[in-house]
Amino acid sequence: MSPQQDGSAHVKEREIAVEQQAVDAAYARLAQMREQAAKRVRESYKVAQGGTYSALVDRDVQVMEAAIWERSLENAYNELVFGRLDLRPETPGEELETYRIGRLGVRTEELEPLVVDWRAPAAAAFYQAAPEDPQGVVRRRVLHCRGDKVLDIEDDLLDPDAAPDGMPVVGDGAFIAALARTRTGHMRDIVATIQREQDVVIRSPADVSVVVTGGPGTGKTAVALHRVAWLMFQHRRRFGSRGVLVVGPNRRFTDYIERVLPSLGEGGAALRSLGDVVNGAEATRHEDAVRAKLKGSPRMVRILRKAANDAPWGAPKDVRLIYQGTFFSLDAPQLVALRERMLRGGSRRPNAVRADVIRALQDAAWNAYQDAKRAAGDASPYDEYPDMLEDDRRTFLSELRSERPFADFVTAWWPQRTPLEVLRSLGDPAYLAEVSRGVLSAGDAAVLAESWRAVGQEGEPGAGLSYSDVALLDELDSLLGEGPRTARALAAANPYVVDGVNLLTGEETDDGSDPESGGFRELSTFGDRAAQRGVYQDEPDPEEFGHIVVDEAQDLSPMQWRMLARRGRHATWTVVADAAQSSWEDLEEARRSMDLALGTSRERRQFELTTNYRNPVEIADYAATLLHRFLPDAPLPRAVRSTGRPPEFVVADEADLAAAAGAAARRLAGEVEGTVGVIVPMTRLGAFTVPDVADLPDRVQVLGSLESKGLEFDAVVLVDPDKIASESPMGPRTHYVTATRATQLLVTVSVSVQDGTTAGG
Ligand SMILES: Nc1ncnc2c1ncn2[C@@H]1O[C@H](COP(=O)(O)OP(=O)(O)OP(=O)(O)O)[C@@H](O)[C@H]1O
Repeated sequence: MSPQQDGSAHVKEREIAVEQQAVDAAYARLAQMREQAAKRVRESYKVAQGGTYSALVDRDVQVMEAAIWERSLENAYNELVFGRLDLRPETPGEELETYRIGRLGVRTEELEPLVVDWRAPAAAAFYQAAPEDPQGVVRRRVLHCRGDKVLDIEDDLLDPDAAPDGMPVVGDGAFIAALARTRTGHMRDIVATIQREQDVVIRSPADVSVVVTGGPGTGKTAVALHRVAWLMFQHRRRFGSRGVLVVGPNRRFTDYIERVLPSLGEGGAALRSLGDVVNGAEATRHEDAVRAKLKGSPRMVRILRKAANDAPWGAPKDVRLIYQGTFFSLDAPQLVALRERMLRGGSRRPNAVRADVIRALQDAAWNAYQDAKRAAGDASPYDEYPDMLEDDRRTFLSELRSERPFADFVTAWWPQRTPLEVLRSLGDPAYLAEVSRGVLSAGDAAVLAESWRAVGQEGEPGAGLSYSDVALLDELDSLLGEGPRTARALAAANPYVVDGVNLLTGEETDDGSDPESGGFRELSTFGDRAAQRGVYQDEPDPEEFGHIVVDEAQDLSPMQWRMLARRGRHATWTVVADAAQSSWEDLEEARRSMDLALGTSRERRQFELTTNYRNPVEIADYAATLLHRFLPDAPLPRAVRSTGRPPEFVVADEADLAAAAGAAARRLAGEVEGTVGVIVPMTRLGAFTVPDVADLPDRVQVLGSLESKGLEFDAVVLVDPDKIASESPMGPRTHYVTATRATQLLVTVSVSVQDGTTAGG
């Protein structure tokens, strides 16, 4: 008997039992490994009893490594094994070689492999083998498990000629079933079903940057995250500890994808939205299209540079002083020249050179004082007694430093400024008009000033920052440079300082320490704290990363690209984008900005993903009609599932819009098991409440059109699609994005126009 597709329940049950045995053995071994790991963590704490610096560092490293290992064993617990490869034997006539593939490598105590880690080279064939290129694989089997139970299996016979007689081949579309499964509101990993074109991207060499394009639902995000897991596994030293930054468009999106990397055993990458990439800043709102375009433009650099380098608005332009009865002054042209000299070359930063500036001002004041005395005919005796010159000068300078008018002038004319202070100062319309002359029109300047005037008006100084503002703050941070760091800031950067106490020296580094404790409060280091949390998320980000992932990259403004470029000067990149989904108007400018960020020193590889795993054909076909309105020849990814349910189009009066959306959401929630997204135009978002669904807070989410980027729901209610398409120049593209969010059902609710019809969904 030759191998054959065998659908009989009996054969399938028997094969599931075989797999269950292997899975049980793997779990038994995993339990042992977890025990050993817990013991290792306990033992690591015993290192460094001596309390010397190097012993403490050793301990820190060991505790951290042991804890990370323990955590990854825990993460692997769910669906540890998901695949099997039967390979051609090396010597013809011998038995097939069999490997199980899983989330983690598991070996017996004798080091026999029970499970091969999916990222190991030996597992590559699981994803890459195809009938036209079997790579030694005779049969590939996908195990569909829940926890440690095997529920289903699906086989692919890749090399029938090499299959032994009677080899069972079972399956009835577990992959397609996996695509149709209920969405929970959090993205899941796809480790068991990564497809060949995706795997090629994931396993691209670590030294190349990859740019992945493809339509909605082609797995761009999934692929980028699996690439991170692969890089961190293959190059743990280089990328393991906070070496990778993953950036998504907004916080809703980062919340959506945050579980994928931990489920793959990698909790150590920094996951940030464009609104919180910058340490200490947090965006709370999106800009409208007009402001987003202005604030994202590279023209902003000129304005910000001028604001950073010029004296603050309203600062005195000259200063008049008196010393020992002699009046003297530093006049405006002199001060302008001094400022230019101090910042010469463009590479010197105002905060960084402030100490030099104060010295230069003192010298200038001394010279002005001398000139004033000479002008008053008060001949100095220095030609006769040159030693007096230095003495007098010293006395002059020390008294000048404590002179109130001089100190006030320095503080006003060249203050140490934070990026936020400078940004907020641009909220003064007259000042912004001044610094943006020749760059912005008066009207545009007024629009921007108004938005910055609102920053910090309610609550914290940084309250009300937009996603676009965060990139500007970062630009200002780099333009202003860093001033001398305070002891407190230095302490904050030192991992051995806990609650103001340096654990190595016992020194108290700030007044936040606990007087009761008398020195060492607790012997806990960075490693301990990271181990307790299992992740490092609360530590400040490093200044630069070894690898940066940019998701939804088509939406990045040039200013946002500059912000990321500063964090990846020596990095490799994974950039995923779909130009058709872009809300940034000037695609050519965005591409140039990306090129600048990625640099030319690394090889760059381009990939196109072509299969839509999210939408059923019914929704994909409808979305295609929207896409072809603005890009008639754009290629479309191939959808692989069908639900038999085309989108529904509902029309409602303006007054009944929310009620109609609520009714649709309620109905869809009854039809699908998972999530329902109610997507509304950004301009309606603030005031829009959906009746009828308050009792389903975990399942029904209301969100703005731009916020829906990258997300997906089992069912979607698209509210007022005409408005979504018309509320910004890139509205038709946003409309297309919103129409591609559903994995099963889509209902559009349009506003009826006067004759009772609508422009259509
Ligand atoms: N190989 C695969 N096996 C199973 N599911 C997959 C596979 N590839 C992608 N998916 C699923 O398809 C859906 C879409 O994937 P993803 O969000 O990564 O697409 P995308 O290209 O980033 O989409 P968009 O451009 O719309 O944001 C997700 O639910 C993902 O888990």
